[in-house]
Amino acid sequence: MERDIFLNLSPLDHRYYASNEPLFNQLAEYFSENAYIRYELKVEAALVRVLAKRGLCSQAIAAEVSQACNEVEPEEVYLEEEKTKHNIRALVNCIQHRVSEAARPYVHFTTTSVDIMDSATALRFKEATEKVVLPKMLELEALLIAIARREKGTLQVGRTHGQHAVPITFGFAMAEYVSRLGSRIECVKQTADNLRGKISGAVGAYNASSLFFDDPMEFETEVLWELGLQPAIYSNQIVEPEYLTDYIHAILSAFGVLANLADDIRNLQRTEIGEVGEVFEATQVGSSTMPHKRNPWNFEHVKSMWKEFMPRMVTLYADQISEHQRDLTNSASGRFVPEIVVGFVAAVDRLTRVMKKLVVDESRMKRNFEMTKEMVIAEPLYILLASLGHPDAHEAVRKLTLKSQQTGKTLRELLVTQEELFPYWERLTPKQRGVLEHPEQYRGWAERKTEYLCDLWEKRLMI
Ligand SMILES: O=C(O)C[C@H](Nc1ncnc2c1ncn2[C@@H]1O[C@H](COP(=O)(O)O)[C@@H](O)[C@H]1O)C(=O)O
Repeated sequence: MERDIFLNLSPLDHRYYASNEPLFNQLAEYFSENAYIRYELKVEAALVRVLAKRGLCSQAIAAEVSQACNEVEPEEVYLEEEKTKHNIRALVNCIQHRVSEAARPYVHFTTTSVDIMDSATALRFKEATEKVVLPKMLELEALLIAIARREKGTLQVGRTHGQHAVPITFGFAMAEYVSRLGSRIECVKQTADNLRGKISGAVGAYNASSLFFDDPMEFETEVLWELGLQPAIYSNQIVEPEYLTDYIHAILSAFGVLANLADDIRNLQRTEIGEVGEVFEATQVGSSTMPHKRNPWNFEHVKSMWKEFMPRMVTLYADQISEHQRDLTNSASGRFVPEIVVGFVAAVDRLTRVMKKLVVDESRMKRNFEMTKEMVIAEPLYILLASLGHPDAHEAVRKLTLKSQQTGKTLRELLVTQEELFPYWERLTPKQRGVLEHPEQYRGWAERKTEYLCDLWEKRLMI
């Protein structure tokens, strides 16, 4: 008898699944409920292999149990759990049903359920990170580096509080995200590498395994080594939860960087700004009622996904608490944690796809820059006047900006007609005057810092 386990409840397994089926299929190899059972079976197999190495059972028994672990299907376990009402006992029963009487005692020998579950959890997150999460993050990082380099000299007005500040380049604006995403890639890698397992028994004191081994901690290390894992420094019935808390924090803080980038790009697509655009396909519709609309919906989607998954960090913090040597109040909540990583990878994938097709309107950037009529030289002008000894340069320039607004004349035009200020103008070096005459040159080290950041992250991440 088969159960219908596909209820189509989550947009992740239908709507967003459809956005990139191969990627979601790949993620399911680590994060589906079936995958969890397959990972648990891997841990059970590693356990019996080490029991044989240690001479507790024969190699033939280890081979028999390992073979059974390869063959058990998740569906069998679900059906068995309907009887046992205990998920790991169901798994153990399914393995035992497939082996000889002589082999049965060595299935799950000396371990508690969570030895198997927490080790499987560490393994699935670690492998998924190595095989999918990091490659996807690195693909986006490489794309951002390429955009930053390509646009390193594209003039853009810097904006603070939504108001024109001083010039930068669009490449420099993108380099911010090269750096922030780069640091999150490192953090995801470090925290994934540090996910750990346990084979320390029901309360973590090796009560059962120490009946058979003089060095139960070494036994634990050997079993986990078979899986490429390290033991938790401390465990009771469960692995110290902080390893996973740190990993999910790394994922969600990276998600925050994506959301910030998506938000910036979305804002630059406002009708009044119009500096970048999401490519629209010939058949694509912007709005169901306003045919002219070309909405930045993919960027809005990324922010929306972040809003859904970011607060789930709170669940991880709540899951830090388990009574005495453990309770089960982190069990059901912990089963949803993989969704966070799936949602994150889906957002990385979408952002990569739309950023690849980002259209940059250089002339619109220049026009927007010119809107404030060279007002951006107010800062260098006041600093240069101050450097030449003007006693109240900030106030003098502030008044000049008011006059500029009233008369429509540029600051530079006004400056040379001011008796009080003209002598300072004459003392400026050609380079300093050049910046005041060509405000677009007042972009400091925007280009060089862009190059510096791209080089730095390329080298650190070996892209
Ligand atoms: O090795 C052991 O089993 C030790 C035992 N603790 C348990 N350890 C692991 N799983 C246990 C435990 N207790 C229950 N269950 C089973 O957990 C499942 C909980 O289901 P859900 O809430 O959906 O996550 C659900 O299948 C439960 O049956 C103890 O008494 O300390």
